[in-house]
Amino acid sequence: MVLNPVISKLTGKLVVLASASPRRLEILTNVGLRFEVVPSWFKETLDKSLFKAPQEYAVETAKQKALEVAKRMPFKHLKTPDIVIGADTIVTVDGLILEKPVDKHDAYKMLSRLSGKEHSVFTGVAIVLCHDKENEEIDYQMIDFYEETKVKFADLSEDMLWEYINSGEPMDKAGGYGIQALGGMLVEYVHGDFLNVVGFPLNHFCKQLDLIYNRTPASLDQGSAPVSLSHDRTETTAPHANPATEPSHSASSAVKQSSSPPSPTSSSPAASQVHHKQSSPSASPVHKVKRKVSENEMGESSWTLVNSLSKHADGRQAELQEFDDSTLSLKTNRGHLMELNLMEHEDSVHIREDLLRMTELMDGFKASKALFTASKMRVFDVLHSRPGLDATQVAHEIKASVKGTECLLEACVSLGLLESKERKYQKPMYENSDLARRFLRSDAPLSLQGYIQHCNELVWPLFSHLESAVREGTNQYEKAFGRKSDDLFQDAYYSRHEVKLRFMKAMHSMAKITGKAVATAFDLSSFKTACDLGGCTGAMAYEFTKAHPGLSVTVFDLPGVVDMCGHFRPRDADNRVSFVTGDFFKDELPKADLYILARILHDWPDEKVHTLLSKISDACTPGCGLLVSEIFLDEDRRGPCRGLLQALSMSQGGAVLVAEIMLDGRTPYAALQSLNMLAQTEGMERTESQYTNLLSKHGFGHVRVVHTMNFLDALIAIKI
Ligand SMILES: C[S@@+](CC[C@H](N)C(=O)[O-])C[C@H]1O[C@@H](n2cnc3c(N)ncnc32)[C@H](O)[C@@H]1O
Repeated sequence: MVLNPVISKLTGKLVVLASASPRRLEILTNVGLRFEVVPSWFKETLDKSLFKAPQEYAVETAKQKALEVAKRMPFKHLKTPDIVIGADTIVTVDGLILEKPVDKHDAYKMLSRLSGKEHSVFTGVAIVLCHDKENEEIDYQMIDFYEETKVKFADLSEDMLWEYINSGEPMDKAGGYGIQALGGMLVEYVHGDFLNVVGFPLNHFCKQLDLIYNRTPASLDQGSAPVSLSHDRTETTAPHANPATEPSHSASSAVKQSSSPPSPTSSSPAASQVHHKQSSPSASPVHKVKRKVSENEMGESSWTLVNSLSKHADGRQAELQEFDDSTLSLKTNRGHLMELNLMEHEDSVHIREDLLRMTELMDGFKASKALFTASKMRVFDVLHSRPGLDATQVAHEIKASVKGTECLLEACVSLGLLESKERKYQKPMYENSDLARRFLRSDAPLSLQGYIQHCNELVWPLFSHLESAVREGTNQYEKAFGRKSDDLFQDAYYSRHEVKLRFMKAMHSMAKITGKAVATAFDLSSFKTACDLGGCTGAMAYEFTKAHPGLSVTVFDLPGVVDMCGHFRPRDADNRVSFVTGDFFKDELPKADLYILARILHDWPDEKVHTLLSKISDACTPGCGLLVSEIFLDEDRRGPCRGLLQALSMSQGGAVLVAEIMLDGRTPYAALQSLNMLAQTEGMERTESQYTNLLSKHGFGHVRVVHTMNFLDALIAIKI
């Protein structure tokens, strides 16, 4: 199977995905398929007990979803699709079918059933091919198949289960978990197609397309007998099948006589061929169009335009008459004929895209500030405890004006932080989006609240003096806060109690997100004692002891910080973590086999880094380790750039999610972080080789680097 030709066979066809699942949408978009999404109205209420095997239930549900859309579109959308794709994913364990949990309790029951066991994930897929017939009837041909993947869950503790359930992720997912995000952390192994577990068996789908389009062109001709392919070879031949039109692939060529029960919308066993008489007087404009060009010959945006004009035909704005690769003819709703020059159209679309990018850059600060403000005013916490409030109610809760609250809530909706539900004659209701549930509630396990407030209260004022920072090459404390800061931590971060607490919360939230990835980056079994220099609240140290049962960690930090670390002690805190106060530039360092420097070196210019490294080197005997965790700039210093493939191959649950956001091409994140260090600390981000050079000057070698696919990377070096 050659992938591209398979997908490109669908070029120029109206392909419809009868599913609202964002995961299916992403999988199919990623392989370059162009399609419309028309979610099915089919209610998933088939009686499971009537099916001999769970996969038959998934396949039948997929078929009904796809057929419902295929039959609805000619009436409601005034166009007949060429292909409709339906899919249904279920999880089965102990003979039970698990679909989407209805509430947290249901999610708990499902996940505890899966804990420590292997289960099967089935996705049933239906491909409906629609053919207009001369007498305005439509033929529907049904191809269906399913894919099974085995997944084994680790033993899940109660804490882990509830932490996961409270993340909000299980609610819209079959079996109550999403393997592509946090749920990946629950999984011990996957046997079979990973994407099948995500929601769509892409490989099997492409093979079916290959069978349909590359091997049996006759089966697509109008009027040919319907074909139904099955995963299961044991099924028998339907009486209406025409073996001459079947694909040659024997494993898939058994024509299926549906063993599933008839459902209200099913015409099974003849479900695979449905004649539909169009009652609408006007046929879809897409069928009037003379398709003179293929999509490949036409610019992408022109193609989108053609599609959207077809789509809006029911709005009666304009009717597409004809197009070729340079001109498109339209008839407006008043009967006027119009011609559009597609080259000019392409140019104006490119200019618009560039302008959009520029607007994003120019307005980026407004988006950040809207996030900071909503977070500071506790909008996400309020909507977490009382989802579905309208703007007046939120205004009351956050003690703000209704007018201002309305603006803020709508801005958050446009940024994807909130969702709004329109209601007739009433104000819209608001609730947190998945993103807000995961990262913006203050009690979420991966809450970024602390870091967001740090950005708002400290980084924001400093950045308003960026020009001075660039001109002078110095931090901007005095200008932003009216105080000089000779010792940044003592004079700036820790000058006042609430400022210190805010800084510690920021470090804590980041360390909680990055800690596991850093702690598990290397095999540390040869080290028994570690010292986390500048270890702050101990969040990173707790991750190290969790990951390495034989390791004890001493957190070494300034006295004012250690005094307050009790606030951040986790409920299940490990007594292998202890705290020692001191100044790492002046005082003797605690003895250890391994020293950890997480986000420490970037705070300082080279001369201070040398002072600190030389103290560590003095404390180390040969064989001691030094683990540095920072964002490593690419060697060309444009930002960390790692392939998405690498990220996916790691498939370490939540890490993959972050990796996708950060690593899709070059991100400006690290370079911006360097500006941040300039305005805040006069430190800087460095490349791997810069760190390696600094370390080698103090007797550390045998360097190994791991890009963790999280915010921080890790490097370990050994004292020679
Ligand atoms: C950027 S924070 C990093 C915190 C932690 N390692 C992490 O990754 O979340 C820097 C830490 O270094 C500590 N620190 C700064 N100067 C120090 C010094 N002279 N001696 C000991 N700790 C210091 C700060 O108190 C703070 O906790």
